Amino acid sequence: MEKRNLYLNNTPAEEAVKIYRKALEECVGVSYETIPVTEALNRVTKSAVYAKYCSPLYNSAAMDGVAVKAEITNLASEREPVELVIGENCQLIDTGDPIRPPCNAVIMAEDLVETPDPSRFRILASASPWQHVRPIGEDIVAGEMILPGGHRIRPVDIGVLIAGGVQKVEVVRRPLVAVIPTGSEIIEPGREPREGEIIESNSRMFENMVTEQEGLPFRLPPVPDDYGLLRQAILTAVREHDMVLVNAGSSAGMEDYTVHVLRELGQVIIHGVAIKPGKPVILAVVDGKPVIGLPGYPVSAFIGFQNFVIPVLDLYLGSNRQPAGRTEAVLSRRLISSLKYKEYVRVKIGKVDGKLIAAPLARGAGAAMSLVRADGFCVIDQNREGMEAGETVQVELFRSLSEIEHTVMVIGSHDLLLDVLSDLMPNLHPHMFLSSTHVGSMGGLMALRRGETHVAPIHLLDQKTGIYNRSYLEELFHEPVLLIKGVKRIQGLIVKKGNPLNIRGISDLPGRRYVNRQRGAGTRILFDYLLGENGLTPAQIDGYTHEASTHMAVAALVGSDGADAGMGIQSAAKAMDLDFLPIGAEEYDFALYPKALELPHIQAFLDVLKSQAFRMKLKEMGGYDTTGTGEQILIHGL
Ligand SMILES: Nc1nc2c(c(=O)[nH]1)N[C@H]1C(S)=C(S)[C@@H](COP(=O)(O)OP(=O)(O)OC[C@H]3O[C@@H](n4cnc5c(N)ncnc54)[C@H](O)[C@@H]3O)O[C@H]1N2
Ligand code: MOO
Repeated sequence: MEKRNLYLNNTPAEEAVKIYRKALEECVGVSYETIPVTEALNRVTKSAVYAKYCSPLYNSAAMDGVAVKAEITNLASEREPVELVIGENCQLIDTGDPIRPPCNAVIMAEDLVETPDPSRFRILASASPWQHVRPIGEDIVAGEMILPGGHRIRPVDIGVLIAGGVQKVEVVRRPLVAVIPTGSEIIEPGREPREGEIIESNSRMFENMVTEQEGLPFRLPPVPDDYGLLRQAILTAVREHDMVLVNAGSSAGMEDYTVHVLRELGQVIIHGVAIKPGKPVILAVVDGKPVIGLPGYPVSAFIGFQNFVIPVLDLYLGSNRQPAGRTEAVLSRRLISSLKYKEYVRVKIGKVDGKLIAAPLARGAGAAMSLVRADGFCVIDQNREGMEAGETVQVELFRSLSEIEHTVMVIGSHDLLLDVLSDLMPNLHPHMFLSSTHVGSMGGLMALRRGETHVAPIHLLDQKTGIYNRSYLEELFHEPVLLIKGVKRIQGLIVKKGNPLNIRGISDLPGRRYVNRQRGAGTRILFDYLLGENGLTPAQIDGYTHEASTHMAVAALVGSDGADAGMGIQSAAKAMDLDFLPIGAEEYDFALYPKALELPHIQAFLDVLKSQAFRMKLKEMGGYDTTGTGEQILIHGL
């Protein structure tokens, strides 16, 4: 059964949801179950819940002391105290004890004047009726409503329900959601993956998304690309669950069977939607149950879930769950998009100069890390060809705005030490964070000038003077700007372990496969400089146009035989267990505007930079010199 599904539709997402929900109308709805109150956290009540008992159940003392009939104290004063005798006209009681007639008031122990006889006290003031008495039902009255219907049960609600004598509660039933990973190439985690194998991870994401959305997930064993096995797995899953998610095999591959199986077993309502990533989604109904095919790429899978699984879960759960937070932000870069799709671009958000800035991240559907790193989605509507830099955009948030507002934005050249800083920030300064985006040194300085970043890490060699960074700031900025000294780091050639091609330096590169850094990266500028020094031109370097955007990406390419050599830092070579030929030390510093120093999170950043913990960690990683780290040089100062 090897045929390709070349005819995917392109239905707009909202329309697809509407059509699908309509198709499910007859067979899917909210249902209820009765569960113990003690297990009801976060569940939603079906209808109002009423108290069975009053609380307090009886008139009770609110204070420790004695219970009296208030009227007998009426004449008490400092000059003519009234005498109380335990067991005669008063009774010793503790907080919470019942107050029985004829008593109707409590006098606090502190207001009793002791006498030589321990059973006798004097009081110097009268007590008013019902003072320090909690009347029956003060808190909860039997028959009173404790919670309305459609209410999400919180810890405090559980306490009050129990106090009011309620032990069971009727709540919305959680749908049972089967998750079936598919694909002959996928392996379970725990085994070393070989070429052609992919660690099964999407079902783990789905399981937890289902839980987060209040469904009950059941992850089923992965099914290889086999029509019969897939058919059987879907049939069984449909029988035993309310809803089934089939992952991967949703698009046009020869082994993408899902849509064929679903056509045989039921009805495919939609195949192909106008969103990106996520277009090959399948929305089907089998035996009155929703079966949704989600694409294999992790980002497509995530977006498919958000757009199509959540609206179906809403049919089972009622749609009273928390909507995602939203904010407006200013787009840092121009984004081009196709009129064919509504596109979900992952963005990092930072608050710079009082403005929220959204910086787009990698857009590939396989780039799961872009989801991890993102603070939210910026959605480009289908009817737009893109959005301009500086335009105000809507962002669906993954992270709280307060966290975003306490985050140091770092845009510029990449170094592994940024991960160290980001790891240390919240440890040394609780609730302060650092987030970095890597666009090369020049890209960082441009972002700083445009007010999109607090800090720009740079390592730019002045080829005339051999001095790092200063002259670039002097030329590019006309207002005062600070250069905070970072580290001296060893740059060199990263080559395979044992250096099998016996590369000794730049002059050995012709004839070898090189991997370069992106334009504007300090490492690339250094490489160009070194090429000149060695009498070489870019045309002589095979792979000069093969670009990677971080030191680790260069090391990963060399490690996987995608290249023979690349320039980078020693720590990247060490992290990937590769050999390293040192070429020289360069200065990796941080540029920022002096006014940023007023921000508490920038102060925290400077503190972390000078911390012992930071120095120790760099020493462990190797290839860094931290003499002078944290020193400030003001450029264009008065
Ligand atoms: N000729 C065409 N090719 C593709 C099209 C198309 O329209 N025409 N669509 C592309 C788009 S867009 C997407 S999205 C993907 C969707 O692919 P499938 O849903 O068919 O999934 P696979 O091809 O089986 O896998 C894609 C990718 O994801 C990995 N994967 C799969 N399952 C898992 C899992 N459980 N955990 C982690 N990773 C998983 C899989 O190994 C592949 O790398 O198709 C494009 N192709
Ligand atoms: O729709 Mo696919 O999810 O663009 O990559």
